[in-house]
Amino acid sequence: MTDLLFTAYPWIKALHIMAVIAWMAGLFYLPRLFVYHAEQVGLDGTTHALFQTMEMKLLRVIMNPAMIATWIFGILLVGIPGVVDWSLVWPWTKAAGVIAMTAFHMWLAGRRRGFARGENSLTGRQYRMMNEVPTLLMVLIVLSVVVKF
Ligand code: HEM
Repeated sequence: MTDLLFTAYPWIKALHIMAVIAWMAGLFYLPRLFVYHAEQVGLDGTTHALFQTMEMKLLRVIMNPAMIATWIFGILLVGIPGVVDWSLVWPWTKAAGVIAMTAFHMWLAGRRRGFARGENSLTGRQYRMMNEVPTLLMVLIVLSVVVKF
């Protein structure tokens, strides 16, 4: 089993990075849709229905599967002997970053359900600010896993 994982290591890492790219694309784009939904579209009418569909499809078709795939391939990488040395700092900063990224994903899913019910309490400016969260977490995660401090 361990031999198989060693052979599969570059393939698993490639799949992990592909899943990360798809997940991040959604994490950057969904808050932008919320900015326009909050500022320009409002909570009724045909454009509201269109935005709701776009938000739902982005989350269900791209972001949820990409997040699950990122976790599965990431945990497989953790399971390969020698890949993670828990006595170093980077695995802990990376773990904190990915847990925060997952919490951000869940928060976005909650906002989407709110819009779908015709409810929204945040302004476009607040969504713009929240849009910076995945960028900051991405910097932390990528520095952790590449620089390996
Ligand atoms: C969701 C849970 C995640 C887990 C369990 C996880 C775990 C891992 C592990 C163990 C590695 C292998 C490190 C190595 O080969 O030295 C890795 C590689 C990588 N991860 Fe993650 N990861 C996760 C999410 C993410 C996220 C959200 C990002 C980006 C925002 C990311 C970006 C990367 C990159 C770029 C690499 C390749 C680094 C390199 O080979 O130099 N990962 N991940």
